[in-house]
Amino acid sequence: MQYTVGRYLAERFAQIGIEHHFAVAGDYNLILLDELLEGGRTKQVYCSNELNCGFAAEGYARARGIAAAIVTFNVGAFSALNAIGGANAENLPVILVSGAPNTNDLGSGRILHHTIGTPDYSYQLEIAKYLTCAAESIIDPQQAPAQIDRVIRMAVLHKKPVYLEIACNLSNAPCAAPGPIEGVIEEVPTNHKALSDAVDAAVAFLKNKKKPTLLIGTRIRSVKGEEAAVKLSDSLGCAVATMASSKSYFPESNPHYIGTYWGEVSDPGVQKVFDTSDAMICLGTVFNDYSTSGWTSEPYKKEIIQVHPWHVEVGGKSFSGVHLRDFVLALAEKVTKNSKALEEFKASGAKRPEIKAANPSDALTCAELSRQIQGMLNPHSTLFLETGDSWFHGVAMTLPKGARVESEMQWGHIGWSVPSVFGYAVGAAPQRQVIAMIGDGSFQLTAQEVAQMIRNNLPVIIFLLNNNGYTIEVKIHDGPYNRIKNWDYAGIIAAFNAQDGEGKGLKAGTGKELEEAIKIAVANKKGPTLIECALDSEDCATTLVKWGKLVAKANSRPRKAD
Ligand SMILES: Cc1ncc(Cn2nnc(CCOP(=O)(O)OP(=O)(O)O)c2C)c(N)n1
Ligand SMILES: [Mg+2]
Repeated sequence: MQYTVGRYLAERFAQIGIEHHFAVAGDYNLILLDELLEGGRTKQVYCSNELNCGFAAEGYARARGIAAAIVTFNVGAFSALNAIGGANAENLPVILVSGAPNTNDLGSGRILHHTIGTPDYSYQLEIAKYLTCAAESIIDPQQAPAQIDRVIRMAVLHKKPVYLEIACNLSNAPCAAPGPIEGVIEEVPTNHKALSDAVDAAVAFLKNKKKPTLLIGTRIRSVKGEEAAVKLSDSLGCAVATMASSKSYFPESNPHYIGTYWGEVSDPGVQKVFDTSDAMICLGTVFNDYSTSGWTSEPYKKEIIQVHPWHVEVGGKSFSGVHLRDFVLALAEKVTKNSKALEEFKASGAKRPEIKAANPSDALTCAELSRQIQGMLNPHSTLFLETGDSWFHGVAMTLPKGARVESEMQWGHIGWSVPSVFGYAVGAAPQRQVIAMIGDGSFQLTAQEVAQMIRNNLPVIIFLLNNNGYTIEVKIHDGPYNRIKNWDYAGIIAAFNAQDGEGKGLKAGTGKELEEAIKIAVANKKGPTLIECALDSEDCATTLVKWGKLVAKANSRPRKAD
């Protein structure tokens, strides 16, 4: 078979597990879309706009490990690049492919549509370089295979997004056939000298320490470090906590798990154990203003062991070329048990507050909503938490073994969850039960992708928290800008269904109505069910109120005098 640039790309997509790629058509990418389709190796899934296309790919990458989005030049790509920034922030390898001007126009001085009206079309590639770990412009079909392989390799190795733009007259241009994918995706092995020195340094650091603890961060997921973390906790016997953003990255049913470490809004008893630990081992952690609750807990200022995806810092030394998983497993072989921190936590009797069932006919509250959602979680559930009060309710839930939580706390783009849930469900449903908690403000940014869930018969369950505005912002700093136009959120589903959709839009104003709605939602296997939950605008998590004050204080620090 004669390969073309587009078919080469299709083959590589299939070889790295991209069974579905996401797309929005544009005249710069139509031939490319044809080539990807004719290759027959990867299915094309369409989105309502390019921002949602980028986030759908990000969601697919959460389910399948890698993803691709195909957009048109400038007007498509610049929307998608916001989602690519999010994929970068969340360590998700998404391949963004943009159609681009015909090679005959390069250097011609001609002005093209979908540009800012200058004859220099290179600015998109330059901007993409800032948001990705590799970016290539294909203007010669002979170079295309090497360029495509290079960006794929970078995405796989670094677990970060990459960018390709393909001149619109080259997508069906002949090029070489693809060689074995192994040569593209083979991992770089850990350096054994660096590994053994790093482990020795860690063992020396832990010697005579009184209360070692283990903190799990988001970056262990992209380097498949979760099982190794469980092994290390078994060997150490110490207390283990996740961060708000890494909830579910360590099994909450594990006997060493004590809850969420989130500065002053940590789970009961957790902050004391971790802030008094003299030997925190931090696996893949990211300490930012949100995850430290406005810099109210700064563990990195103490002597700790920081284990990043590809390097370790311990005892004042930095060891590069050490894979997180290899280091954690090697350390697990050498540590001695020290369960002091865990015993101290157990002795405190601290635990997450139990949510009591409300009177079924009472007005629905966030607490009752959380209680009922927690009650439906099972080992196959994936719960998406959108930026907002949803974070705080979701993080406070206790998960059954196997249940997963997806959030976007580093990038924090409201509206991310609707398209990301769509992409995740394309990659994981019906094996995974996909549930989302989404605030009304966030939903208004990207609601269209519910129509794509209907189009693809995806059984997603959306809890729409209608509290009449931007509550998380209200708790940080209030003003008229936090009020929004109310929608008939449940009613929208009928509009998205048009004649043949299987989506369902339900309203719940009491605990009883919510119970009934959940039964209907769980039974609806042919499409999404949105349950619009009527909540009082003052009803929110107490942790959000506290966290909001701390973040507001951090935001309003006065400028340091010269
Ligand atoms: C793209 C983007 N634009 C603005 C913001 C700032 N922001 N963060 N959270 C919000 C409000 C979220 O409101 P909701 O989704 O209704 O959430 P809750 O009311 O807190 O449940 C805003 C406006 C943001 N995080 N992302
Ligand atoms: Mg809201």
